[in-house]
Amino acid sequence: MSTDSIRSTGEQRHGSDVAAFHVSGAVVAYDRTPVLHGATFDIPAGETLAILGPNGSGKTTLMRAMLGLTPLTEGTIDIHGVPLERFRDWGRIGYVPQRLSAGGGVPATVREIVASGQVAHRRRLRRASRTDRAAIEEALAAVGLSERAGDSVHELSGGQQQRVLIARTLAGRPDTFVMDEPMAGVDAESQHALAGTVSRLNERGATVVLVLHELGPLHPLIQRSITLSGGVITRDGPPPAAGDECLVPRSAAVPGEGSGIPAEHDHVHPHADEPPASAALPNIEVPPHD
Ligand SMILES: Nc1ncnc2c1ncn2[C@@H]1O[C@H](COP(=O)(O)OP(=O)(O)OP(=O)(O)O)[C@@H](O)[C@H]1O
Repeated sequence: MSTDSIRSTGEQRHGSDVAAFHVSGAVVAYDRTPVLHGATFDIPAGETLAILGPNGSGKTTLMRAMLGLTPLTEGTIDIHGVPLERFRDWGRIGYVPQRLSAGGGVPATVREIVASGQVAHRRRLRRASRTDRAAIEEALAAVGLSERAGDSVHELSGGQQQRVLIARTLAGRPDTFVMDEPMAGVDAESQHALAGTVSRLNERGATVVLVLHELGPLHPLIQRSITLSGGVITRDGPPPAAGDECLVPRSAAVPGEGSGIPAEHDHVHPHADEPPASAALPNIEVPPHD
């Protein structure tokens, strides 16, 4: 698999002190009811991080807030050192939504959907350049769908459609990826294809933020995880053991164990002892098979 289509600035970013995301006191409320209660953390450029937590814990809300898709009630977010309100370099950010919405009822081919990932940074009415076309083919190859490029997306399985969404994002050549549950409802072959893609992105220095219910084949690639419970960050550190992704008690955190990340990086937030009632039991979703 190739991910040559991402920008090759990873080495510079690895040396940079500017966080890909700086989140400070982020509160989000729907109808005046807070569902995210003051999240504070940095995601260094080049890190592969999972946002974990049970259903309704605020993962998607946090991710959408980080992209400016959901407004903050309080707090601030900087993207690559620029306050979100002033951030304009959206070509650097690749967002992979949970489900295929592009294409809708329109009979679009896999290649057309992937090419649509370049619309944001292509000048109006300009045809695709040779570089653009190469990036599309590389993105298709990266997710293992070159052979299906001319097929309608509606002929693909759910897992393959998820790979189309990732290829669409790759084609835009971002260096920062935010993926909303890319493994949900995805067959085993596609899960491993996605893990291979994330691994390459990681090697090339991209920042990858994944909202996940379970780590699955991504476990060895995740450098750090943030666990939410009832809108509160209850754990921030090395990824939990497989199967413990939605568990939030302090005992679930084993500083530094087997992660290659120093123990001091692992810290449980002060509210961990008193999660809201909604977080009492983990609710682990079993994704449907294709
Ligand atoms: N647009 C909305 N209006 C009102 N409440 C919302 C809205 N979106 C989410 N919520 C509520 O905010 C809380 C957090 O939801 P969110 O979708 O962020 O959680 P999640 O951890 O991503 O859940 P899941 O794993 O089920 O996708 C939930 O109580 C949810 O019902």
